[in-house]
Amino acid sequence: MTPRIALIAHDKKKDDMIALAGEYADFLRRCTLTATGTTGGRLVAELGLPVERKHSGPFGGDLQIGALLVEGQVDAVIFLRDPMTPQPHEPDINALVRACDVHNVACATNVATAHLVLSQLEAAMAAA
Ligand SMILES: O=C(CO)COP(=O)(O)O
Repeated sequence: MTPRIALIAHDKKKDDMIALAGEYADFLRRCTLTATGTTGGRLVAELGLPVERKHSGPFGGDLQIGALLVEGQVDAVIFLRDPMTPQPHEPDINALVRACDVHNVACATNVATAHLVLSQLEAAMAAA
């Protein structure tokens, strides 16, 4: 089955997301990708990844991805959060991470964990 992956990064983590996605670009190109608005815009513009873009996070994008996840349409979330900057939509962020826990969906909130999740999904695809 094609992995369905959500990619989200706060502003100060967007360069990390681009670097991470660049490393896995060949794999991610074969996945079904969704992203919040600005993150998705950069993934499309800088890496040419096929991303379905939702609204920007502060305008409900995290909630849109959370709703998809609740409907069983997301297999893993890469959510590079900025732990040092207050976000106006903190409740939305918490709701998305909580939805991952409620529905037992893998949720990587830092680059180290994201590598583990993506490399595992890539290996599983190669073995299939
Ligand atoms: O705010 C975000 C996640 O909480 C990310 O939204 P953008 O990708 O639109 O910047």
